[in-house]
Amino acid sequence: MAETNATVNQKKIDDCYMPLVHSNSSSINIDDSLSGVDDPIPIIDFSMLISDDPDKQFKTTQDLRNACLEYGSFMVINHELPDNLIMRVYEALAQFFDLRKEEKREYETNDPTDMIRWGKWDGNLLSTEFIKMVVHPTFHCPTKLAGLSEILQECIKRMRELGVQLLRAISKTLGFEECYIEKRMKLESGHDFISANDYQVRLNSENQLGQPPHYDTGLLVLLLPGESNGLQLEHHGKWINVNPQPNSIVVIIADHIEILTNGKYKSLLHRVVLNKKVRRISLPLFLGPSLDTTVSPMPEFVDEHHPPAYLVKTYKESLETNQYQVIDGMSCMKNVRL
Ligand SMILES: O=C(O)CCC(=O)C(=O)O
Ligand SMILES: [Fe+2]
Repeated sequence: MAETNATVNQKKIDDCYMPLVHSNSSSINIDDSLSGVDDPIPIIDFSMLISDDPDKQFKTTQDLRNACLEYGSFMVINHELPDNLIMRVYEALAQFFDLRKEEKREYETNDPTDMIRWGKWDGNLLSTEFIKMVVHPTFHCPTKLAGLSEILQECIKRMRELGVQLLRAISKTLGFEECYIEKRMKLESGHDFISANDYQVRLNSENQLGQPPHYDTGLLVLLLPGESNGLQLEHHGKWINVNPQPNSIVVIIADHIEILTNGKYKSLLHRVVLNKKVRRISLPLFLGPSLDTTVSPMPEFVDEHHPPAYLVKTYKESLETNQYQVIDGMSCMKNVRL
């Protein structure tokens, strides 16, 4: 039964594995060379963003605004998550992925609403293993491995705090008071999930993708990117390699910020290329509104020259349109853009 589900899902992925057209940019063909360009992405020094020195804070808020407008992504340094916490998270996740397949199969499911979901794609086109868990408002985690739950919970709590602070700063970059987005999106009961990914080294030279080009659901994604590169972001029709600084956190603007800002800050197309030398483990946290929150363009971004460009849906409805972010190279945006 489980095998059948995996085969069906693999076929689904293979079927939709085709060039995507970025609505905001040029067409991107995934058959292009997988080697991206090494342009650096913006770096945001978190300690400056929350500095008591108004000049430093102002300057970093401006940098943040430019990063959201120009890249839809930035790398956060000096972010207050202890290095050894991050290291222990990577170790604990590696231990989980190293469990025997039969042990992980307990979490294999075809129901996208399940709170914990494990899966492995090992096809011609895609090679990755993942474990997804809903982590807020209620924290869910496999109990198979002693210690995994505690360490993840601690890390996610801190990542979430960082994410909320970044959303406050983003609120300011849009000209709002800092809690505007937080209150409007009811973040206190926000629906957050994580999706840890294990990308094994792929030795043959074909189809070295760990994840097809896709957009992420939610407001912001905070990513522990692992210690080697592999993540690529679309920028002006080119793929740029993210070369993470040690223990930095990569932030990606996701679909629901695009909807809220009526397209001013755009959701970012990204993909993962497998590293040929080292195994890579990554941990994205998808910060979202509460499930019952209605997400639509904020009135401040709508006028006669900028009519609403998105359908009005609750967060739950938009997750349902994309089967709760099944990795299929799509996003809820295709169903939401008018
Ligand atoms: O592994 C990465 O670097 C990115 C993962 C990702 O984009 C996702 O899980 O949506
Ligand atoms: Fe993603």
